[in-house]
Amino acid sequence: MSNVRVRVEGEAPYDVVIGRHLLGELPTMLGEKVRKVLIVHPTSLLTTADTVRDDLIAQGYDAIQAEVPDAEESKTAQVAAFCWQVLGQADFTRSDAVVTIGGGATTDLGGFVAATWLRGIKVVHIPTTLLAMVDAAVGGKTGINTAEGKNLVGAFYPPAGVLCDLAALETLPRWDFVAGLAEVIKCGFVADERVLTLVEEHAGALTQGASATPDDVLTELVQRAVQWKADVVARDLKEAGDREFLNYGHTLGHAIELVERFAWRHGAAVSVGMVFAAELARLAGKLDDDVVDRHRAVLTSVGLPVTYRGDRWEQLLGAMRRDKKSRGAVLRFIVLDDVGRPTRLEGPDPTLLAAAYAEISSEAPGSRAVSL
Ligand SMILES: NC(=O)c1ccc[n+]([C@@H]2O[C@H](COP(=O)([O-])OP(=O)(O)OC[C@H]3O[C@@H](n4cnc5c(N)ncnc54)[C@H](O)[C@@H]3O)[C@@H](O)[C@H]2O)c1
Ligand SMILES: O=C(O)C(=O)C[C@@H](O)[C@H](O)[C@H](O)COP(=O)(O)O
Ligand SMILES: [Zn+2]
Repeated sequence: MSNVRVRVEGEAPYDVVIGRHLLGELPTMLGEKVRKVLIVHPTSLLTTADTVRDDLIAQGYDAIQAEVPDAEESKTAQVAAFCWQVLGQADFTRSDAVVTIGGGATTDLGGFVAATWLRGIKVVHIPTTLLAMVDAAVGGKTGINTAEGKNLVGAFYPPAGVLCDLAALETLPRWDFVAGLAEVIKCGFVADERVLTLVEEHAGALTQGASATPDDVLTELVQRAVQWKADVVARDLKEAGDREFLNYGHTLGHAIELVERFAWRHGAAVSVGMVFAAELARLAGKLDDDVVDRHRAVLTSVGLPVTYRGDRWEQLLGAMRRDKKSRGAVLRFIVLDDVGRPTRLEGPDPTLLAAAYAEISSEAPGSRAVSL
């Protein structure tokens, strides 16, 4: 299949390229002035990072690497400070750049480092998980966690380009691929029903990972999710309006991640969060039973969790109060009136919230979601 290019409009438009053998695009995205490049990557992407570094050096760049911890362990102030130290010691100036190679944790961290070094140097993302391709690397949200919650420190900082090489997904553990499907399915429920239909038709293959999934199906899913996100962030980069809809399932999802001390993958937590939001909408008289059932059916069909332990409500509620959509003491949720019709639910009655939690509570704490 030929490569696909999605343009993200805005103050500084950029391309998201989806396909294979994309390394040749990197110098164009970096631009003519860049001389030094810091490649930020976790250990699991060392071989890829070495290849990219050698390629950049062969083309005359001064390329160095910063190896960071795996997954959420990298999204800390300490790891950001380590990257700033590397940039400082290598005399990076405003005409130099960061390249991230990894999943959403790496693109969030590396994007934040680029946003803050000298108040902003260029960054190009090379996402290597499904989740990072369809969501994290696109749109310019960057950030790190604090002890109090997810992504509480960060910046809106769009990249100069994004290279989604689908070949990277062939080494991705199956459960990480499945976790990424949660954000794909989010796109289906909030904006693009064709995505839901595609997942429903190919659930068996998708559950087995990228190699088992037909190339045209994988490409269409990534392209549709990226296109939706590109359209939204082009009109609302800083989340003053419609961008909040990209946060569907995240109010409870982020709270679960915190309560689980980041042992759950983001996608798994968002999966449960979407079922919670669907139940909330149903209990508020907004959403029909069949759409709620469809949430459980499609998420379960690819192996994503739809329940969470029933004995953590107070902790979850505390974490949800720090959600960025909250305004003062008022909790705000993204819910659906129907597939493709997102809306907001502001300050729902506490009994409604508790009832929605009861609907997603599992009897046995933990359950298979933990293995994600
Ligand atoms: N900025 C945004 O808009 C946005 C959107 C969605 C999610 N996020 C963030 O993204 C993060 C989750 O991202 P994720 O699901 O990609 O997780 P992740 O970055 O933690 O990566 C998951 C695992 O896959 C490994 N890995 C990555 N690519 C690989 C490959 N090709 N082969 C083998 N192993 C590979 C990683 O080392 C890690 O162990 C969360 O922190 C979430 O908050 C941000
Ligand atoms: O891009 C956005 O906007 C999103 O909300 C996408 C989410 O999938 C993503 O997890 C994002 O990082 C959540 O942001 P936050 O503002 O809730 O921390
Ligand atoms: Zn997310």
